[in-house]
Amino acid sequence: MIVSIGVKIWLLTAVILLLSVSWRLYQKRKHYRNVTSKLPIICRITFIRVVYCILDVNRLFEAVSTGFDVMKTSTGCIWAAATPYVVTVDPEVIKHVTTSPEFLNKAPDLYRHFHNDILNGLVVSPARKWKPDRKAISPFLANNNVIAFFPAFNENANNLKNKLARLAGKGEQHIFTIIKECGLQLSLLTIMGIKIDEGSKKYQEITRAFNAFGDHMAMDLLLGWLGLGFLSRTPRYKRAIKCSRDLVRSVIKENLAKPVDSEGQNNFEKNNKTLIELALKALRQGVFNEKDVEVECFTMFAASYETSVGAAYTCLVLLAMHPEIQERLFQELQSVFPDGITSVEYDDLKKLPYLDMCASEALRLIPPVAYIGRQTVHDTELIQGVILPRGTQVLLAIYEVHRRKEIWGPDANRFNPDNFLPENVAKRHPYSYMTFSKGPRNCLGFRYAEITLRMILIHTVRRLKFSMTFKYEDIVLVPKVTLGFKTDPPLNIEVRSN
Ligand code: HEM
Repeated sequence: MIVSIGVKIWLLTAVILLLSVSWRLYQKRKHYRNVTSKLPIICRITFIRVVYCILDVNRLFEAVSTGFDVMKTSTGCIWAAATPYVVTVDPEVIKHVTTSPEFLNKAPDLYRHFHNDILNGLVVSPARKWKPDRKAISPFLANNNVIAFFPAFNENANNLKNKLARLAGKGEQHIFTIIKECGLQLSLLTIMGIKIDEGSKKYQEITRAFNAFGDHMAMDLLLGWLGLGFLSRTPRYKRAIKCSRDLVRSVIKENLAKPVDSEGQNNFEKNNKTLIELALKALRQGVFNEKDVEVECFTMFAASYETSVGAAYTCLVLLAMHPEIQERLFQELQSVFPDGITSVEYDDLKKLPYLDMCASEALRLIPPVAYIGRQTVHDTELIQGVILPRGTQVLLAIYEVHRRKEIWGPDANRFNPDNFLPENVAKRHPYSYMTFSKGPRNCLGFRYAEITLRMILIHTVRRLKFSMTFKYEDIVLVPKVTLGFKTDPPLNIEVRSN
């Protein structure tokens, strides 16, 4: 009798659960009916397939790309488990989404890895908070401030070149770790204003911590789709958080203890401003609280570090795979720097159009941020006749846009810097190249990123020659925190005689 009551309770609970899930599903479908009935469904991903896609995200990219072709559309819907996402590769729709105030919020599902109490700064701030925060931080990445960082950029790129030169003649070598180490040093310097001795124990701890942090973000993002994000909070991750937090907090404390100068500010008359100085200024003005300062420092690391080091590695790999293009770039660098390089000045960058073309082309084919996600602030029209209800998540499929044949021609998948010849750029819709996004919520650090990337390419390609046996056709990309290679191909390095 007792058992049968127990069974009845279980059955009743199961039925109630089933009914409540079905009801919620029904409500969700009803809520989005206007969208899902008007836009073609380009891909359906059941819950089981979500698990499968997490293991092989390339297939998901393929499915989305094929979906656009099969449905002959450039804007459609993806059903992932019980949620519809609007997805587009139409530059005109992308322009609308990135420039309209109705889409200023970020799509929560795409940025799960930022939604914790460490990284929920500018990248994911809701529109209301985002505006004053971006204003407070933007002087850090303004043109004059970035230019003032030139000596640091030069030193960093030169240091990387020297480290790579030491691998010359040793056969194919894995260089990504070296690029990451140099990238971390630069971030620590410009964001936090600190330099840590490379050989020190502290340096090793911090490098380990930031790598663990990156791994955690990647795992959190993937597992989060299954509601299992908590599994990524491993002891290694907790140690990493403690180490990075201790560092950031000690720098904040140190800066706060410094005397405030006559204008009630701290060190702002220096040539350049680190992020932490600006964040502390915002703290004094009441725009930030202490927690905001910490969060914005971590957010800036997260936004800048993986993207920049990934971009530098991608460019070097693609140049190594295309020796004729690398040679042409070398010729350009040699003509501007005939006697080698001691230091690169801002004006030098303007003399290197082929360098710009190579960098843009590499970031077209392998954009570090493959998808951007926005969420509607109110009910709003996306395209004529399609009203998106408040809260709809819209995905801008940057990786797909960058490879559409109708935009880039039949050779869209080929590495061809000529795609960025001025006459070819002029023929395309300006929103068909979206590596740094566009509109008011674009990449705040795009100048910093573009300059640091060019610095690395100038210093390294002028002095070193890269090659590899790994073929371009064999590249498999996987979205980790940013889009990257499934296995990082090693490069062969030679030192050039002139
Ligand atoms: C090649 C390197 C980089 C790429 C490809 C890149 C790309 C992007 C993209 C696509 C966005 C928009 C994301 C979205 O709308 O969801 C973004 C946002 C952002 N990026 Fe970058 N980024 C790079 C480097 C950097 C660097 C070096 C910094 C800082 C030093 C930085 C700081 C930011 C910030 C703060 C945001 C958020 C802006 C906001 O929401 O107002 N990024 N980045």
